[in-house]
Amino acid sequence: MYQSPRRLCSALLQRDASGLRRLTTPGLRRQSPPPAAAPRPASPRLLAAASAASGAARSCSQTVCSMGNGTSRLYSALAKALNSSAASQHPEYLVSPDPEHLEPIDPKELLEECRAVLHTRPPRFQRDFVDLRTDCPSSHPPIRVMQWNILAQALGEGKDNFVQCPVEALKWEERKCLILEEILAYQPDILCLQEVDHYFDTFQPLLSRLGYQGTFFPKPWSPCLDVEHNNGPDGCALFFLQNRFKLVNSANIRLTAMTLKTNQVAIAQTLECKESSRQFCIAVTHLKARTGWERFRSAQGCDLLQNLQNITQGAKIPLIVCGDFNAEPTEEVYKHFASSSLNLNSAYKLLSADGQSEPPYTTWKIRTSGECRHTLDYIWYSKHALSVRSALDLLTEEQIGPNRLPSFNYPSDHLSLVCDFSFNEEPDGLL
Ligand SMILES: NC(=O)C1=CN([C@@H]2O[C@H](COP(=O)(O)OP(=O)(O)OC[C@H]3O[C@@H](n4cnc5c(N)ncnc54)[C@H](OP(=O)(O)O)[C@@H]3O)[C@@H](O)[C@H]2O)C=CC1
Ligand SMILES: [Mg+2]
Repeated sequence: MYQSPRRLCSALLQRDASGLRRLTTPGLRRQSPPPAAAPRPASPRLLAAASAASGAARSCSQTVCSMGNGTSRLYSALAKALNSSAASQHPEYLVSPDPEHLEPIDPKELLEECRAVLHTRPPRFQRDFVDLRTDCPSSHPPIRVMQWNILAQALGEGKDNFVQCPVEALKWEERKCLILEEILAYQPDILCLQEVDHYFDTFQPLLSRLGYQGTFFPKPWSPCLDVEHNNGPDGCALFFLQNRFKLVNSANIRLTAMTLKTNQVAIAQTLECKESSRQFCIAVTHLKARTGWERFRSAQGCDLLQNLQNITQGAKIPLIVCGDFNAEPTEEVYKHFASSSLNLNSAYKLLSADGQSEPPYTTWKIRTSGECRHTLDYIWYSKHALSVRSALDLLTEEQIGPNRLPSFNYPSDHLSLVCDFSFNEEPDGLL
């Protein structure tokens, strides 16, 4: 019987100089690299099984790659197929994993495999949970949500131009272990990911064996498809722990801007907590990137808000929206979310002294054009219906280092954001 990975580790409570209580999770920090002769498992059994389980998808993408431009055509057709309502509700039909590979995984065993693959890498960065608890205690366990743009493999290697990042740090076989290690370290109940271009061959098979139910919605014209040897389109993915939540409904949304269909997508799902029977909506999105597209992002944000109004029946159901908005807090799209009738607040503001300021950065990289340090990623939540009990601190400038991200230590140019939520005992009218 599968057990929630969270239950496998205990958390220690510490108080730092600022007076904030910090929760540290012992045993999850990779120790300094062991000597070269350190014992390693005979074979990475679980990681290898994930690849085997998605053999159909992988062999398909490999065959297609040798066809040059055909790659884009085939995956465009695939993306269109996924856009159709029947397919988008049942994307699993694209792969039929061997039932043997759906056996539950012990998260500790997978973590050990990841660490063995990463044994030459520098130690994991230490990040602490900051306790933000308000006075209202909850009898139910919190809902831990992770927001993370994990960096599409094809974009990282082929398009992003991270000029200070060594190419070896971008190798998928190791980078995927850093990503999995981050997920296993924080054990979210819900995972909201952007730039996922290894859903079918890595995340879906592995995370399903860890007890998650996943949904993937690729971008209609993913820029990954322009990269040689790509692994398919990138898109948003949403995973939730099946032992904690029941799926009530799910919508794959292609965002519009001024009535035009765009290349950006969102997934919105209504979940019911099995412990409390409370329902809430969780959404993930990745808005249009780059300067010059501010009005476009604003229009996409309005479209997403309108969709979420409908799904939450005019804010009757509490809402959590995770995303790489590609917008600083000064942008219009941010202001739309902050002032929406959905009554949303941005969770990471609560880490600031006055609770009013976003963190100084959620992404930090060096491109040919120079250094890019921005706050673009957010976790919005219904401020009357939900409370943020804790939030994972960001990496410091010193931890990030002079070459910025991604790096041998950290697999993406965006930091993961992780929050623990609980429901407030509020009447519906205050949502
Ligand atoms: N075949 C066709 O007919 C069409 C093809 N396309 C393809 O889609 C692409 C555009 O797609 P769209 O979704 O609008 O892309 P976006 O502009 O939203 O960006 C795509 C990715 O590029 C990253 N990015 C942001 N800034 C830079 C930068 N300065 N240099 C390199 N990468 C960056 C973003 O990462 P982050 O979010 O982390 O910043 C994002 O994941 C086109 O380049 C084309 O390849 C698009 C339309 C039609
Ligand atoms: Mg990116």
